[in-house]
Parts: sequence; structure tokens; C-alpha cells
Amino acid sequence: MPAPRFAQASEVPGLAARRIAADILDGVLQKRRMLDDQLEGPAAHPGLKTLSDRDRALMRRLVATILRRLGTLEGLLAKLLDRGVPTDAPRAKSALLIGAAQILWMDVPDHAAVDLSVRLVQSDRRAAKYAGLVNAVLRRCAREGQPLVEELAAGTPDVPQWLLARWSEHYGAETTRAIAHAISHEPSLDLTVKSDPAHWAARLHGEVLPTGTVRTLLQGSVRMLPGFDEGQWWVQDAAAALPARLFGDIAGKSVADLCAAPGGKTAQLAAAGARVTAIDRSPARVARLRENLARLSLKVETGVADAAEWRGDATAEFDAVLIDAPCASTGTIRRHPDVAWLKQESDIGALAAVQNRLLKKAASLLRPGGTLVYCTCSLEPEEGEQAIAALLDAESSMRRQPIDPAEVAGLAEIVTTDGALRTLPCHLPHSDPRLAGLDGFYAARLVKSL
Ligand SMILES: C[S@@+](CC[C@H](N)C(=O)[O-])C[C@H]1O[C@@H](n2cnc3c(N)ncnc32)[C@H](O)[C@@H]1O
Repeated sequence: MPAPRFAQASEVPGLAARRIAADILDGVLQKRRMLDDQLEGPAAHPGLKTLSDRDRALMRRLVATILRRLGTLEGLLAKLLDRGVPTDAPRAKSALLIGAAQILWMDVPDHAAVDLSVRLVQSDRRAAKYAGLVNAVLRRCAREGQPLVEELAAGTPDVPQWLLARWSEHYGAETTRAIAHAISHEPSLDLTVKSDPAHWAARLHGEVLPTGTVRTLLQGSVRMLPGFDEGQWWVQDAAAALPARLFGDIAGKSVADLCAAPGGKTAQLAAAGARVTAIDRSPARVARLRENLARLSLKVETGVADAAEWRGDATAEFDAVLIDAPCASTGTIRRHPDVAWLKQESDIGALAAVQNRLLKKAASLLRPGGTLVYCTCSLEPEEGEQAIAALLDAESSMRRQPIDPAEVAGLAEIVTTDGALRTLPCHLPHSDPRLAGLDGFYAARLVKSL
């Protein structure tokens, strides 16, 4: 089989980036592969290596923008195409999505966006016959697209119906609209720093949030930013940085982090002076955790295991246990827009069973008086409120220790009446909307009786 063609010396600048974007988009939408797996690690798209840093950043942004606004784009194409999107040539659809996203939301001249999409279909055997159609539709999009998009926005098209229905039931219609609005925007880059957030905010052209996270609008590869090589900070959404803080002063205490990879919360605990044992079921993800902690010069014990089976009938030995459980991840859609289209409602029940097993195990690992923090990056009550209610019903030795808003920078809106943490993408408003928002997290703190 001939080697795949990614870029040729004579190829028009920018075309390779669009072709790789189309491949990755097809990977998510047709082959149901996670976006991150196609961007990094052993299964990453092989063509990424041939792109410059600038083109790679543009390609990532393009794919993320399309996935974030997929419902709007599909609605728009339905309005612009009398006979619908061609179904016999998938590349024609990806070329239309890629062209329209650049015209509507990216800093690419319209004529270049149209030209590159036409070339994209011309270079595909099945789609070549649609070059004229792609040209005409994208030119119309440049002329008429913006008002059509505004019309479509009234229907909240970028969140799948099943999620909208669940969120409306749990959070109400108004909050659901605010969540949908928040996740339609590109998020900021959030960093947890080892020390001196004000210094790093100045160096990274960002600001320090009330919770201590450094938030910046810088784009491109984080590896190129000051402080990365020196291990002074790590990428972590501001909401994801909150659960590990709920242990309070953890210095010198033994902590089992049961779902630890890639290690954001492990790093917080180790940086705060805890003696951490970090467990994760995935060998590849534990390898990444080890790499991350080595860059940060933080020492922890690591292991690969199903945490629910780890150490058999474990003795109660840890001062603290953290479970950042696997979940449907619906709170992270603004950073991982593929989640909206890859997850299904049936995933939630299956994951709830794993969460319950992990919670029972955590209770058995804790010494009397020890503290458990459970969290998920999910907006679904089964993976948060209901998981904790089930544990409290089943384990009489565990009781809730309510979280006080003062522990989370006084942000009362993110603490529930029963003392759990519940962040939403529409929280933490900001005068510059590009600097607003949080990932959706649930966290509860429990204590084992003496
Ligand atoms: C939400 S991620 C953890 C993120 C991590 N705590 C951080 O802050 O970087 C959930 C992790 O749980 C792991 N996992 C899933 N099921 C597990 C199990 N039964 N035992 C241990 N780890 C598990 C997954 O491999 C994944 O790395």
C-alpha cells in the first residue's frame, strides 16, 4: 500500500492542515474516535508531525470550533443546500464544515477558506464532482451566513437533545441556556502554578482568578510557554483544581489517589506536601502521569491497577482518599467538544456502577477519622449527587463534611445547600467573556467515623 500523502513541497500553503482537520473530523464523526486520541499519543494522526507549530494550532482550533458549533453548522448547511449535504462523499461534508467554520468564526480570509475547501474536495476521488457545489455554497455562506447563524442560535442547536432534556430537568431551562451559551465559546487556558501565581500571570499575559488559578488567552503549544520546561505549572481547568484543595492542610499525610492519571490532582497533592500513592487502571495514562510528575519534579508512588480491586481486602490505612472517577465528562464539553457527540445516555448508567464500586473501596481504605473527596467532571446527577447519596445509605461509617464557600474563595454560587461543590460552565462570569467560565464539576467531602 502506498504511504499516505500529507503534504507535498508543491502543495498550496494551508491545504495539508485542512486535509488533516478533515481526517480528524471524520475520525470523530464517522469512526467515533476521541479527539484527544487523534491529536496526541500512539494513535495520533501521523500527518501532525509534518505540520508547523502554527498550522498544527490552527488545525486543532478549526476542528474544535467545528465540533463546538456542529449543530449550528449542520442547520446552516441544511438552509444553504436545497438537496441536503451529499451523502455519497464524506469529504464533501467535511470540506463544507471546514470552509463554513473559517468564514464564520476564524481569522481566515473568506476567499482563502473557499479556495482551500474546493481544493480539499478536488483531491478526493469520490468528492471531486462536488467542487462547484462547495464553491457556490461557501460563497453564499460568506454573504448570508451570519444572520442565518443568529437565527439558528435561538434553538440551542449545539447541544444534543438528550443532554438538553437532562440539564433542563436538573438545572432548569434558564441555567441550561446559560450552560449551552458558555460551552459554545472557546475556553481560556488555565494553569495551576506551584507558587507565585501573580508572577506567572504577568509572564503569561494572564490574570489570577480568585481561586488561585492563572488564566490566560495565549494559544498554541503549551510546551513553548515560559515555565513549562522548568516545571513551574501544569494545565488544569480552574474547577478541576478545586477538589484536591478540599482536604485542607494535607502536608505529611498519606493520600491514595485512586483514578490519578494524567496527574493534575496528584500534582496538587504532592506539591502541597502529601505522601501520595497514585493508582490508575490505564498503563498508558500512568506512563503519562509519571512523565508529567517528572517534569514537575514531584515525587509520588505510582501503580497500575483497577482501584476497586487494589490491595484486595485492604486495611484502613490512608489519612485521605481522592476519587476523581471516570464519568460521562459532560462538564468538560467546552474543552472537549467531541464529548457532546460521542457520549450517549446509556454510558451514564454503566459508569455509575463503576463509581459505586470505587466509592465503597475508598471507604475501606480510609483510617477512622480519614477524609474522602469524591469528584466527577460530569453535569449528570447520577454521577454526583446520587452516587454520594447511595454511598451514605450503604456505609454507616461515612458522613458528609459540608464544604464552606470560604474554602473556595467565597464563591457561594458553586456550593450547594447540602455542602457539595457544583460548578457549571456558566459560573465565574467575567467582563471579557473569553475569560469567563468553569468546567462542570461535582465534589463531595466525607469523613469516616472514629
Ligand atoms: C477523570 S480521569 C482522572 C483525572 C486525574 N485525576 C487528573 O486530575 O488528572 C479518570 C481516570 O480514571 C481511570 N480509571 C477508570 N476506571 C478505573 C478503575 N477502575 N481503577 C482505577 N482507575 C480507573 C481512567 O483511566 C482515568 O485516567
